[in-house]
Amino acid sequence: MSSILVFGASGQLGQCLARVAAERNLPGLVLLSSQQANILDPAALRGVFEQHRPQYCINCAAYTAVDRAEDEPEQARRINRDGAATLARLCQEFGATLLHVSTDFVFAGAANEPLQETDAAAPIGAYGLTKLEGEQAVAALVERHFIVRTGWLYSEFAHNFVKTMLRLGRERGEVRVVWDQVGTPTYAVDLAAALLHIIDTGSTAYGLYHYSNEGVTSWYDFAVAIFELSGVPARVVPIRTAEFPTRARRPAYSVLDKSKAKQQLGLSIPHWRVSLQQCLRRLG
Ligand SMILES: NC(=O)C1=CN([C@@H]2O[C@H](COP(=O)(O)OP(=O)(O)OC[C@H]3O[C@@H](n4cnc5c(N)ncnc54)[C@H](OP(=O)(O)O)[C@@H]3O)[C@@H](O)[C@H]2O)C=CC1
Ligand SMILES: Cc1cn([C@H]2C[C@H](O)[C@@H](COP(=O)(O)OP(=O)(O)O[C@H]3O[C@@H](C)C(=O)[C@@H](O)[C@H]3O)O2)c(=O)[nH]c1=O
Repeated sequence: MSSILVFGASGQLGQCLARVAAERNLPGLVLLSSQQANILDPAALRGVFEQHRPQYCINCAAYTAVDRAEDEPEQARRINRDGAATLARLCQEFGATLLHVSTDFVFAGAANEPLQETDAAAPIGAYGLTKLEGEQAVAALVERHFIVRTGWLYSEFAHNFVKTMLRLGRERGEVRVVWDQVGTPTYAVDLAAALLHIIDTGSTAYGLYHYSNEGVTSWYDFAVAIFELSGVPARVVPIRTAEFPTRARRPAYSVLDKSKAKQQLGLSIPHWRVSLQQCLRRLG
């Protein structure tokens, strides 16, 4: 496999990429934490490109604190837009292909059928807005790019909804979870495998793609499945979003249509319950 740089490698998706690559004995993956490669430092990044001369870069670096982004949108913008732009410029200059990860939160949530890549984005929060700006920068600055929008990422690594539910369920025996936000969870290990598949197949079908697991659910039903499949005896109380006030608004509906990724990239995508079961087994 070619030389691949992973930025933001100590985050959730970065750790999943490392795991999948190790399991498959894939050589050539260079994992760079924010300390090793700060995407806000163009001079240092240039040094990284000169040292490694990558064929591919995967951008997992992001500002992902959805609520906090409302209070510090400029910091979110620096990382999600300006950092992505710096990476994109360097990829263009060094002839590398950029795989950039984005989010279902670029959508407003008013749709009632699965969202396609051609549907209009209209973010309702600072995180989603700065991620959309990042997508636009990548698309404008590097010809060879794959922008992969995903949603509701979880895994055995870092912070995520599955781990939060298991902790709260064990501590309290009861959780209250919104049932009026609908989407599809994505096992970050599946997304990591999909990104490596794009590289492995040498695809040149550049552009924007949607990727989540298959199926549709609400956060409430997801929580119910987490406890059912893990055997943790916790009760889940369905509540409305209005009963769970948060700093940022979230889209009420953000189901992604994956037809394009399946057709053009040849991806086969597991159902969210199957992948959840796999993650819970690994969590033990
Ligand atoms: N988590 C989710 O539910 C979803 C995530 N996404 C997208 O998927 C991608 C991966 O998300 P995920 O792995 O969950 O996020 P994490 O928050 O787990 O990881 C993000 C990583 O980015 C790093 N980072 C932050 N700032 C910089 C910087 N200036 N330079 C280099 N690295 C930096 C962080 O490093 P450090 O910790 O050292 O600051 C962290 O390791 C992101 O683009 C995100 O927007 C999309 C949909 C859902
Ligand atoms: C912890 C908790 C959350 N919730 C709700 C709040 C929210 O609407 C939903 C999910 O909450 P979280 O804070 O775990 O996740 P959140 O930060 O909203 O997750 C988002 O992260 C960003 C990075 C993305 O890109 C999105 O795709 C999405 O995954 O569940 C409850 O109803 N009860 C609870 O006890």
